[in-house]
Amino acid sequence: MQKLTDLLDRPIVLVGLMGAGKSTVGRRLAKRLGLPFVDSDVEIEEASGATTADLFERYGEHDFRDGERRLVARLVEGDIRVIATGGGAFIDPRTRQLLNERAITIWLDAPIEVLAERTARRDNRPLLKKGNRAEILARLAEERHHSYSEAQIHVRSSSGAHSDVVDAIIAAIREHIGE
Ligand SMILES: Nc1ncnc2c1ncn2[C@@H]1O[C@H](COP(=O)(O)OP(=O)(O)O)[C@@H](O)[C@H]1O
Ligand SMILES: O=C(O)C1=C[C@@H](OP(=O)(O)O)[C@@H](O)[C@H](O)C1
Ligand SMILES: [Mg+2]
Repeated sequence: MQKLTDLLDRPIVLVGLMGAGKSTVGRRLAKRLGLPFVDSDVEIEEASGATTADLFERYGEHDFRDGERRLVARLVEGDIRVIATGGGAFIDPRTRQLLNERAITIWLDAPIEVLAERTARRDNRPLLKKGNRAEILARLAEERHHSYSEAQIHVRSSSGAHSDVVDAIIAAIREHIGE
């Protein structure tokens, strides 16, 4: 079987709700494929010297989204690599269109209970601090479903270890590119 990276002509971009595994599975996927990895939230935090929670508090979600849109547009034009987006990035119509044109887009998806349990492990997501975690995630899942479903590939990341999700993504990419 041909090496997957020899068949890739574009970056792999992970989208989906908070807790789906974009950052942690993405890092492992990149390592498995021998590709660089970049996380849009980490890039924003490094460039601004502030956490996403601080940025939401200081400038509001609207300004965060502006910066996020510009950053993701830059990342997708760069080297072939694995890009983990923050959960809201793919909701912007321009970003969604750009990513679907220039990248392989993968929606990582898990049930609300799983997302709620995973996101409870760290208190770093500003949108989840405003009320009941599972309720907020359920509302966002409904609001965002239409956007996420426009990703080219849909992978469930509900059960199994990170490495199982990496396996599922690699199989799905091969199928997507007709290998
Ligand atoms: N498939 C998985 N199995 C077990 N734990 C997972 C899995 N995917 C993600 N996690 C855990 O869930 C938490 C959130 O994952 P993260 O990658 O930060 O999600 P996202 O970037 O999509 O918000 C982390 O503690 C991570 O280790
Ligand atoms: O879904 C969202 O709107 C957000 C998701 C977060 O990233 P993760 O999806 O990696 O948690 C982060 O970008 C910010 O807190 C907003
Ligand atoms: Mg993340």
